[in-house]
Parts: sequence; C-alpha cells; structure tokens
Amino acid sequence: MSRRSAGELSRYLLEGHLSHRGCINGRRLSSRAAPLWPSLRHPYALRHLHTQPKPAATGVPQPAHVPLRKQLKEQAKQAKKQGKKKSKGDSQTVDGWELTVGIEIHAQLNTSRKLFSPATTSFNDEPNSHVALFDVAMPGSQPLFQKETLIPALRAALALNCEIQPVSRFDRKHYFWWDQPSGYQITQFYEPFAKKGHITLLARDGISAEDGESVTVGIKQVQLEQDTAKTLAQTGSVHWLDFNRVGVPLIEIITEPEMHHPRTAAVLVRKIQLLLNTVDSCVSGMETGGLRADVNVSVRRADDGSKTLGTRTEIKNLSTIKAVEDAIIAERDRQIRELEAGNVIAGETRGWTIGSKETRRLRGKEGEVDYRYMPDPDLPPLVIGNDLVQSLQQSLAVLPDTELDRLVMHYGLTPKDALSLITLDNGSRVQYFYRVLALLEGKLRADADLAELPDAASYSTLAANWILHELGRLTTYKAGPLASGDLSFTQLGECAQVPEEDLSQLLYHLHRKDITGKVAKELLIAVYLKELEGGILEAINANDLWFKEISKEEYNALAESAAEGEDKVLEEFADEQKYPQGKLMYLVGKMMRLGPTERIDPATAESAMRLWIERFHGRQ
Ligand SMILES: Nc1ncnc2c1ncn2[C@@H]1O[C@H](COP(=O)(O)OP(=O)(O)OP(=O)(O)O)[C@@H](O)[C@H]1O
Ligand SMILES: [Mg+2]
Ligand SMILES: [Mg+2]
Repeated sequence: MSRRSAGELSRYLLEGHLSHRGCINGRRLSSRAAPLWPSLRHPYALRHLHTQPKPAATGVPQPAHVPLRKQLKEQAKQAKKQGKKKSKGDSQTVDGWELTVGIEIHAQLNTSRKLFSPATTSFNDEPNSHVALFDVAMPGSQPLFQKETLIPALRAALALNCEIQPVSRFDRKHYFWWDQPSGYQITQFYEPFAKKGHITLLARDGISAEDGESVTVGIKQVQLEQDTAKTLAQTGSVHWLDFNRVGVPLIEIITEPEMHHPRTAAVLVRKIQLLLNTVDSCVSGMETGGLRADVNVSVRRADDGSKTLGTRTEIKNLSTIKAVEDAIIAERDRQIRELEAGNVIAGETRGWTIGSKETRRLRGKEGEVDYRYMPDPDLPPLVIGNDLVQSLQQSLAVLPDTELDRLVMHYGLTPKDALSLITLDNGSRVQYFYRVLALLEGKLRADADLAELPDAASYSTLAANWILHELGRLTTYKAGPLASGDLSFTQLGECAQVPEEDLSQLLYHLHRKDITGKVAKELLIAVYLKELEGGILEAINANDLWFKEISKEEYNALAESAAEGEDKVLEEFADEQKYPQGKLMYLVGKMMRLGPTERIDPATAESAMRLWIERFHGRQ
C-alpha cells in the first residue's frame, strides 16, 4: 500500500543490473561547475535565431495552469449539467459521423538528474542555475545517459502494460528554435524502449456513455526524450530563457487512434496522469505543467465502408483535462463543417486557447522528412536487463483500479469518495488516509472497552468522510482566520497543518461517541489554526468537552414531545414501505431543538423517533 521511494529502487539499478555501456568519450561534467548561462534579455541577442513558428512544441511557453482540484470541480459541474440533459443535447456524438482520436502525452519524469547530463533537475530555483555544458550544446560537450532516469520511465511503461524492449536507441529530431540549443531534440523514434501497451477505461472513470462499461485503448509506444528550455515572454519582443528545464527527461506516451468520444479521450489523459503519479513516474501533473497532451483528431462518415481513417490534425500542448475534451469537440465540428462544405482537411498543427470555441491553425503538419530524423551517433544503444524489468514489475505500486476496488470493497467507501481520495493532491491524500487509518485502528485495538475491533467500514468511512469533506471545508474560506491557504501533503501523505496523530485521536473519540460531531469540528479548526496548547485529549479535558449523553428514557420523552401536534406528518409514515426521510429528519431536528443539543446524538435520536413512529402506527 505504501509507496517505495525512488531512492530505494535506484539502489537496485546502481548495483549494476542495467547493462549500460556509457557514452562515447563521455565526460562527467559537474553541475556545480556549470556556467550560469545568461538569459537573453535584449531583442538583438536573438538575431541569430529563427523567428519562424516553432516546428515542434514539446516545451513552448506555459499557458495559465488550472489547479487539479479546480479541474475536478469544473468537470463534476459539467457532468452534473450533462447528466440532466437528454443524450440528444450531449456533444459526444454527431449523427452520420465517426470521430477518431489518438493522443500523445508528454510527462516529466520524477528524477533528480537530467537525461543526458549530470545537472540536477529543478523547477523553482533561480533561472539558469542547473545547467551543464551539454545542456546548452557547448562545443566539445557530449551526452552522458543518466541511468537513474530509466527507473520512472520503466515504471510508467509497466503501468501501461507495455512490452519493454531489451534494446532501444536514441535519435535526433531536428528543428531550430531558441529553446533547443543544439538544433535537435534527442528522442526515440525508430526504436523506443516500450511498445504495445494498453489501458482500460471504465464507466466509473467517467467515460462517455456511448462507450458502455469499458473501453481499452492501445498504447503504441512510450519513448524517452529531452524537454526544452522555458521561455518567459517579456513585454515587447523580449524573451527570457531559463535553461534549467532543458534536457529534463520526459516520456512521450503515444496511444493508438482508438478513441471515438471526446470525454473518453479526456478521461484517458486523467487516468494516465493518475497512473503515472501512483507509480511515482511523475510527481507533477497538468496543474503544474509537468504533463501536457497533444490530441490528434480526424472524422469520417459513419457509413464509410473503407478501413481508412480521415486526415488528422493535431492540437498541441493542452494543459487541462477540460481543454482536451473541449478542443476535440471544437476540432471535430470544424472538420465536419469543412467536409460538409465540400472542402478537404489539411494535415496541420493547430492551437487551442482555454475558454475559446475554435481551434486555430498554427502551421502545416511537419513530417518525418521535416525533422530529418537520424540515429544519434554519440549515444550507444540502451540495453535493459530483464532482471531490472522484473524487479520493477514486482515492486510497482498498487494501481488505481486495484486500489479503488479495495477502498470500495474492503473499506466500504463509495466509488465517488474512493476516486476523490485517490485523485486529490496527486495521490498524497489517499496516503494520508492510510496513515490516519493505521493510527485510528491502533487506538481502537488498544481500547480495553471494546471486545473486538469494530467493522472496518464503520471507522474507514468516518475517516474518509473527514479527510475529504471536513478537511476540504477548512480551506474553502476566503477570509478570516481559516483562509490560511491550501492544505499541503508530502508525497508520503504527511500533513503539517492537520497532523495524522491529532486527526486520528479526534476520530477515535468521535467514533466512540465520546465527543459530538460539532465538538470534533471545532477541535479540527483549532488544530488547523494551531490553537491547541496540548493534544486533542488535553483540549477535551481542559474544556470539559466530553459528550454526556442523555438517557434512553430522556430520548423517548423527547421523541414524544417532538411528535406532539404533528399528526399530519406522522400520517405520512402510515405505509411502512414508504418512509419519508425528509419528514423523519424534520422530527429529529425538532427533538434536537427541544432537548439539550450538546448532549444528544442525532443517530440515537433518529432511532428513538423511528421507534416512536412504529409504536404510533401500532407496528411495535
Ligand atoms: N487518422 C487519425 N486520426 C486520429 N488520430 C490519428 C490518426 N492517425 C494517427 N493518429 C494519432 O496521431 C498520433 C501520432 O503521434 P506520433 O508521435 O506517432 O507522430 P507525430 O504526431 O507526427 O509526432 P510529433 O507530434 O511527436 O512530432 C498517435 O497518437 C496516433 O494514434
Ligand atoms: Mg509524437
Ligand atoms: Mg504529434
């Protein structure tokens, strides 16, 4: 259940199980000795650079990032809206046409080194402070493959069910732009390290209803490649360059053209993001620019008997899941309009701006010839031993589908809560859940009052509910003392704002009904605001917050008082098959108001009210 650290697995590799012959005349260049590469601050400094549109756009300027949580919220809102609509109004299909989508995903690997230089990867440090000579194509420098970068890449390929190739090679893909100092990107074109994988998308993942219960999409290949420098546009025609990102290892995941509905394509991107995160291949997702998607779209008439797909256009650099769906819909509709008007579709690269309705042409689609692919003569083949592959396969983290099943079956969570837990905070929230649960379980086990451990679902759902909803509520305040920012979790699931020990102690007393939900919520806020002097127990004792529940007789008397003058409401329960929950809650609410609220347990009050109703109708 818990993750293995990258370091632990790296040690396996460093023991020499990866056959690596090094690079021709490879020279180790210390990252400390790397020169500070000056940013280009003046437009004239760019005079030797092409100003034609950039032909390949793996690392073009970053559009505004939308936090994952916001993306999920937006998606939920949209799904709700779409759920209410009749399928006719849904935009997943167009009568008479078939859509085909294939996706390329570029994801930054979770490594501390660049792909071909010993410079360390860094995204928040001073610009140009992590740059080796090779990264800026300094004459005389040569690539030196950093074998540790292979570990997260292999984990990703295994999670995508790929066949790992024992021998793969690196190629040069040429294009000229200021973010690529050597004039070519080193990638894997002819012989990638992983091929023939697949991923299964399920109805519960949110695929389009037209795809039924599940759809399996082939992964054509996964290849290793370099990222480009980051361009920071300034006013006028000035661009600043940060070479910290140049040479950072990426994987490109290429799917087969096997998706036929926009939402299913968006779900694929989200699921791959979750998968990469779960196996620690990538730590940053779309929300921080660590993962970007290019979508390839074509249409053909539904009655087209031939096996040939329509001409594809490619929309580059989509940075949110919603953008994937929206851009596909817009491009599909544009292509259909063109074809219906008797025009042909030109193979081209197009762009998409968040919030717009139309894709826009960027340039004609560059092909193999434009890129002048050639094997990189400075890099030997990459030879991957089967023992390494097997070890990584065995130590692979539990994949999201299996984890979701377990959260639902064993811990009793709803699929929706289970999915939220797994998805939030790049998978750290579910790790926090396990940490809290382990402590809570320990406390329940040590509880001398309990003859046996309660049903796992009873305390797991309580913990999940608090970790998702009550913790979530803490950070929704825009003003006041609670507006102290988002909760932050480490990758292993530690949370400094609400330490697991405090939350588990709080949940332990809540589960035992030692304290009320209201008191528990106040204690949580106090923990978050760091207002507690000692721990939870000390705070309960010091403020005498223990729940002093009223007696059974008092519950019954309260039920009777609440029912007084409510004959009309009570009649609604005449048919025992129909038990109007809203009316029942109305009566329970009345009980709470009539009695000493802080001494009443709503669940026990509900049972007392039910009993009273049954007696009223002569059924008990
Ligand atoms: N007719 C089609 N309709 C929709 N998608 C297609 C079609 N033909 C190919 N694709 C998809 O286009 C993508 C091609 O990606 P690939 O990386 O192989 O080539 P590329 O786009 O030319 O390269 P790059 O953009 O990396 O320079 C794949 O995801 C594939 O499934
Ligand atoms: Mg590609
Ligand atoms: Mg492409």
